[in-house]
Amino acid sequence: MATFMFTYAMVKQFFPYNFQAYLEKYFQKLVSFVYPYVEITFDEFSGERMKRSEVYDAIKSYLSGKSSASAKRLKADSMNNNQSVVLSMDYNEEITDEYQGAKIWWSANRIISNSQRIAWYPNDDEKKFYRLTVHKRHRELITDSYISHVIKEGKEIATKNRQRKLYSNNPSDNWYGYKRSKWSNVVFEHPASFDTLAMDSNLKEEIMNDLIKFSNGKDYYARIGKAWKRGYLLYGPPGTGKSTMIAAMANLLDYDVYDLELTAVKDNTELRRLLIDTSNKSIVVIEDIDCSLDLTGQREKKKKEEKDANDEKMNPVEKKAKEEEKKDSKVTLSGLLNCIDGLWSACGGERIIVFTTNYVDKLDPALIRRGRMDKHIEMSYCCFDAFKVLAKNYLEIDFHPLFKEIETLLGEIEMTPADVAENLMPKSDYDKEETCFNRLIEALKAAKEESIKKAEEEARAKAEKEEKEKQQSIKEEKDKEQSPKQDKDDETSAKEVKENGVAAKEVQENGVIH
Ligand SMILES: Nc1ncnc2c1ncn2[C@@H]1O[C@H](COP(=O)(O)OP(=O)(O)OP(=O)(O)O)[C@@H](O)[C@H]1O
Ligand SMILES: [Mg+2]
Repeated sequence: MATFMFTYAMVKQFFPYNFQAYLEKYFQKLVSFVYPYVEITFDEFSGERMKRSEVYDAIKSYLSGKSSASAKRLKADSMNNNQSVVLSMDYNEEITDEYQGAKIWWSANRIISNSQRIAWYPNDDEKKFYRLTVHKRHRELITDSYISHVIKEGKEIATKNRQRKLYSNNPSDNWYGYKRSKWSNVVFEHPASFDTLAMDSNLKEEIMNDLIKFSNGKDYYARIGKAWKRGYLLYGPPGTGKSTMIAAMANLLDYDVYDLELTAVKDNTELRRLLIDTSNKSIVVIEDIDCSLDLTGQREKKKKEEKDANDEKMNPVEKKAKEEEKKDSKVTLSGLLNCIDGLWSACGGERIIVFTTNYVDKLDPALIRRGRMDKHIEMSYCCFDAFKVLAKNYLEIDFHPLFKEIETLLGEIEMTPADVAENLMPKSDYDKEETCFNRLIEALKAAKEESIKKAEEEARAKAEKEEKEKQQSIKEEKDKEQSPKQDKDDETSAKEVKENGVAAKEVQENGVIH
């Protein structure tokens, strides 16, 4: 061994580089001749660390079942709201598996790069991977069927243990280092469903069918050559159930929810990275898109800027302020659009993108054109249909004699489902249905009175404004009428002055008065 080590060191020291490469190649061949095993590694990240490998996760799930029985050192992750734990093997632990008579060794590994720095936190350059080792005579069996068997079973186990999550994006300072993750998550437990969602029943049916068709449409989307994505735009006044609808969608399809806070995203590259890091079967939500960023006005701003640059030379202070402003608006409209339906959109399928807004007119038409936001859903004020759903939810009642009055009032006055729900909710154990309905009727009547008052005030203000405008125009007319006469008078007097002036001159020159 000592001789070997010595020779190896000498070779490394003195032999030319090319020769070393040859030597290494033949050495590997020699080893493979003696060492009859094949090794396959599965890394945690694929694609230049951009995306977590699904195969790695599937293997992890597959091995968790096996390792809890045979491995000696295990890691525990909590599940179901800390009610139970899932065990997986710890690093540098090895377990065996059997498949059609072949023995397979699995090991969990971690390589930490040995850079010479002193850090408080564990190194963020660590690389995790699973390694499969098998005798080379089973090579075909492993590559042909075992790996796909592991992935399939792993995915099934993962689906069984799966808890739906609600993710929110981290600022990019947290993407590296000890707390490394782009998204933080909590278990998603919103109880909303389409049954409890108060809205027009036909529209509700339509949306549900649309969602189910989308989730079953993998082959269809592949055939028509479109990324397996669908965009929904939910718009309407505050409190009409836009966020509730998103929760109902996630519960219907059994999808995760990614709540993307655009203001925390620095630039387009970060946005792209975040979206690539979302999992399949997920809903990406951007709430209040009109407030998130100045996406709406950016095009207009650009135009204005160009004009500014052409028209006048800006002073340096102004220029600097403008540059600062530009730096501030980091995610651009085109960046967002590119992620939604540009080339990057095809990374990963089965995603739903939902935008919500209170003011649909404020949005740039490019952002919400069909193909990007395929379905526009207006969440409107509470109609009678919606009220019936709320009465069923809150008071478990299908019919009441007061319904007629409420129906008439709802036809006359606009009230959001949130307000209706608040009035319907019993405030104490002694509150009966009748009390709640009466409270709602009172509220509706009060709202009606208020709106009448408001309408009257508006009419009065309008009339006043019109009267003012009328007076103004009459005054202007009068001024105009007067002004030609005035002009004439002015002209005549000017002429007289001129003539007199000439006469005075002549007197001066000739000393004669005619
Ligand atoms: N259509 C609805 N069906 C059932 N409940 C509703 C509906 N609309 C509103 N609510 C109730 O009102 C509350 C507020 O609704 P939600 O947060 O969904 O409104 P929103 O449209 O997202 O408002 P915002 O525009 O301010 O975000 C919810 O907690 C829910 O209980
Ligand atoms: Mg909302």
